[in-house]
Amino acid sequence: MIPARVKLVEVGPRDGLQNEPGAIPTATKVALIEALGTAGLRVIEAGSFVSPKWVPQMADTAAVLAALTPRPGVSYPVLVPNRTGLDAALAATGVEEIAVFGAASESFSRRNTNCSIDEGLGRFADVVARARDHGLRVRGYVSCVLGCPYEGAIAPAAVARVAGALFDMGCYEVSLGDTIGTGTPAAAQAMVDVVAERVPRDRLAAHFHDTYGQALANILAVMDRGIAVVDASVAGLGGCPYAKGASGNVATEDVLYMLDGMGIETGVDMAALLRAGTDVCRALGREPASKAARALAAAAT
Ligand SMILES: CC(C)(COP(=O)([O-])OP(=O)([O-])OC[C@H]1O[C@@H](n2cnc3c(N)ncnc32)[C@H](O)[C@@H]1OP(=O)([O-])[O-])[C@@H](O)C(=O)NCCC(=O)NCCSC(=O)C[C@@](C)(O)CC(=O)[O-]
Repeated sequence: MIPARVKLVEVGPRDGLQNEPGAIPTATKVALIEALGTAGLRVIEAGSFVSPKWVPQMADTAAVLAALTPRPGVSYPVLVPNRTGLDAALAATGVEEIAVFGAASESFSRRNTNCSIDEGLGRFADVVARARDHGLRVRGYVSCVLGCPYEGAIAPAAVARVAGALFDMGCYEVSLGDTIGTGTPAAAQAMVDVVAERVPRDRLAAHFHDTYGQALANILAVMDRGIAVVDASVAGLGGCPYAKGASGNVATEDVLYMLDGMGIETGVDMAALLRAGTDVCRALGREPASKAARALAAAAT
């Protein structure tokens, strides 16, 4: 049954910007995060404490957090791959939530984090336990749940194994990443049904990229399987540095347009979201990838 309310997790300031080639000023990132908070988003991924040699764009995450005026009731999670990242997150201003990120594909795990799936899970067990000891909430990601750029098809059982391990070690929610956007609705439903044998559906999130134009269809398909948390990136910003050709996450505006049209509550205001997207796109010198944003802008002129 389609849920009456969906939690939108905004990943634009992290997933959306991490792949940008030119250095984006810290102030631009802060303005984006604050504009997204104004739009009513209650979870806004603010950056990542990963190696700056691997992902230089996120090197100023501590500065972003220090400059941010946090809104009450808004969570600003940051990605953490290991103990070094956790120490940096704990030393930063105001971190209350982190996210660890594994993969269902061995090759992607090695390209993204320089370790095998199981080595990664071993690191995360330590990171999650320490983070929780410090009172942090921890979210988990699984990449390549519907296909891998290096291995092709991925078995749903492999996704369930990693998602289950993350859930068992204390992740309150596990986000299922169609990193390269190759999934289609029936495959997405079948994958969720298998994963749901290990992790309750109300602890799963959909994190779908729109590379093949399937993201909205896939989101609706998994909502029908009880998923009520959807990750999205304002203006459809993004890609993945370790998944060549991957386009951005599904655009938050496109998801919101669909959910608003279906009368599904999100607490997010379209006009304010459009402003956030327009402003960051202007700063980056590009058009929003969101079809809804473009159409609404055209209709307003
Ligand atoms: C995991 C590592 C660090 C392993 O990288 P490594 O090179 O194996 O790490 P290492 O432990 O051997 O350390 C090497 C150097 O990195 C430093 N280092 C080590 N860790 C850190 C840290 N946390 N922060 C800052 N510095 C760090 C460490 O101090 C050392 O510095 P040196 O002595 O050479 O000067 C690296 O592979 C990495 O940072 N990977 C992150 C890649 C990434 O951020 N990818 C994008 C996010 S995932 C994603 O987008 C998918 C998702 C979540 O959106 C879902 C989906 O769509 O599928």
